Amino acid sequence: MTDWPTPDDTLKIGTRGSPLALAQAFETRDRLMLAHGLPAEAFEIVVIKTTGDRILDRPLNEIGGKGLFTREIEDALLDREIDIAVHSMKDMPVLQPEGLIIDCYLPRQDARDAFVSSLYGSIAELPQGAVVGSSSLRRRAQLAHRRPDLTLVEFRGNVQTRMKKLAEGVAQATFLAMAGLARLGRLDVVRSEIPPEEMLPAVAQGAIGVERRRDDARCAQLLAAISDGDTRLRIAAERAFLSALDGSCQTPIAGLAELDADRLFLRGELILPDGSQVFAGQREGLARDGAAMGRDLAEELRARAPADFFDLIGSAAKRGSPPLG
Ligand SMILES: NCc1[nH]cc(CCC(=O)O)c1CC(=O)O
Repeated sequence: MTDWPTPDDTLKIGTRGSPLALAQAFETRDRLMLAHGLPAEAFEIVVIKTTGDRILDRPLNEIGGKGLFTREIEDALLDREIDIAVHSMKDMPVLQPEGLIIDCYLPRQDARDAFVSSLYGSIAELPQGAVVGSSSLRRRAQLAHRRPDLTLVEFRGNVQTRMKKLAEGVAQATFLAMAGLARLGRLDVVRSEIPPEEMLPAVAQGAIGVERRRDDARCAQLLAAISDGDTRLRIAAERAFLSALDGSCQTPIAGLAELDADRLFLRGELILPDGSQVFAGQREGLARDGAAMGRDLAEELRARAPADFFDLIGSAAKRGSPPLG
């Protein structure tokens, strides 16, 4: 038992207000309650509206790029309005602001992408020329590489909106992260899980990180009890890979680390935005060397990719593809 938090002096959990963000915040609270024998009343969920939530009518990259969904939450942490913040690690910039740290990860969910369609069971079943909806630069590039015959259309919004668009025939299929669907209790929409060999997931997909002030010893101790070591090792390798290539989440980059006892297997991929080329590689080694493996793999792929790869990404993003996914 700890003497904090209490119903009179609560631990404030900051989060965005989307259904998925709220589910993640409640999962974090439930794990803290269970680990420390605390009542729900000792916690408060504080919903914070971010720039990304506020501006709905412009391409996300036009209004600020990195940190669009996190800046206000991190400011609230630094201003002591909240004690911890819960994030989808996939959407987090690779560097945290001075004074903040993410060193607590909940057990990772399924990292794969889901194939969602009422007509077809998998990518392979899509007929020539079928229309597929996705706004994720990575998924669009990977699909264009595998199936140049398909037509891609922009697709945004929550699960419900996307299912409605599918029902209206705007597209015949779309993709969503298995993890988000699992956490929302919407695995019913999944037609098939896409094997990583077919569509390597985004770095950190399916992982939830908990951020706190670096000097906050009380929160450090509370969070240590719920932190998942395997997830932490996998995310360290994947984010080191991403960070050595590009700090933003606006790039067609994919990466997945998997553990087998103390061995770590890392796969990484750069995809040209039009799908014309993929640069893929892997590393294997001791799990504790994951970050070095990530950097090493990044250097290999950087050397193999065309010199203007990162310029190509920049122009693809400016044409209006939003960064998430
Ligand atoms: N791109 C937005 C986003 N950020 C995190 C998830 C899903 C959950 C996760 O990866 O942890 C999603 C939705 C999706 O890609 O389907």
